[in-house]
Amino acid sequence: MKIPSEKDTIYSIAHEAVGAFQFDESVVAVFPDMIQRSVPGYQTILTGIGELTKLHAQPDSNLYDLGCSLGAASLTMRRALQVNGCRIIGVDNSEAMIKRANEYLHAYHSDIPVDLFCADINDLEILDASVVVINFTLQFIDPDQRLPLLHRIYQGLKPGGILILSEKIHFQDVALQQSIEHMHLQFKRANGYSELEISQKRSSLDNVLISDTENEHLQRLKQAGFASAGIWFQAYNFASFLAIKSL
Ligand SMILES: Nc1ncnc2c1ncn2[C@@H]1O[C@H](C[S@+](CC[C@H]([NH3+])C(=O)[O-])CC(=O)[O-])[C@@H](O)[C@H]1O
Ligand SMILES: O=C(O)C(=O)Cc1ccccc1
Repeated sequence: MKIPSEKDTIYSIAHEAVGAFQFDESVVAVFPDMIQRSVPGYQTILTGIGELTKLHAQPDSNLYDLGCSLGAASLTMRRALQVNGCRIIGVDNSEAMIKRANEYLHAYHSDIPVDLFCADINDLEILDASVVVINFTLQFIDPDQRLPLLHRIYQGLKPGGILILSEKIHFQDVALQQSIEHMHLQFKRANGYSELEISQKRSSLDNVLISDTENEHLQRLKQAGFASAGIWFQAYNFASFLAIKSL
């Protein structure tokens, strides 16, 4: 099932002062369109989440979707699951997102239980997990809370369990950063965003979306306990990491 969406026109009108980006009702209505037109490789990453779920989900375990928004990754995992006794747990701290996600997830019958909670993922207990997805959400978490959160994910995973972490990244090298950021901007232009929309959204994400480099992510994953960690997908400045807890 495809999650329906209105067209994202949130930043199409000039504002004197652009407020900080929020996952409120207005964003919820346009979110699938917004993420599709803003994040190169988003759909391919969802397909990969399905494949990795088929490969790594363990019987009688929990699958987590942290910062689930409208539940796209939860839906993908539910479709991909081939083992018995699993439960999917989606968490987001936006009430508007969780309300809408519940409508989509429960529109079709499935024998696989999916429970969605409105909560801060920093307060979440992670238990008996075989697959944990955090798709474009760590970048919105207070940088000081990132390692503690990854630690808790590692502790909550079963041996052989996996973490799929997708993020917007930046590059230490200025020339590389400029070229790759240019390609992302061209992607947004090609998807119909105007210069005004692009610049107003960029202002709204200032100090809200705080990206790390590939190295910072890999170091942190190691520090959290993961012996195996690497990028399995990258499109411009958007990357998805796979980290595996040893058996
Ligand atoms: N502390 C927090 N606790 C819980 N949720 C949070 C927190 N901070 C932010 N969020 C939530 O994280 C989500 C990030 S969007 C994820 C896309 C989705 N994963 C997808 O695969 O479609 C990514 C993006 O918009 O770039 C939003 O729904 C926030 O409410
Ligand atoms: O739009 C952007 O420029 C982004 O960096 C990605 C994004 C997508 C959806 C919500 C917030 C950020």
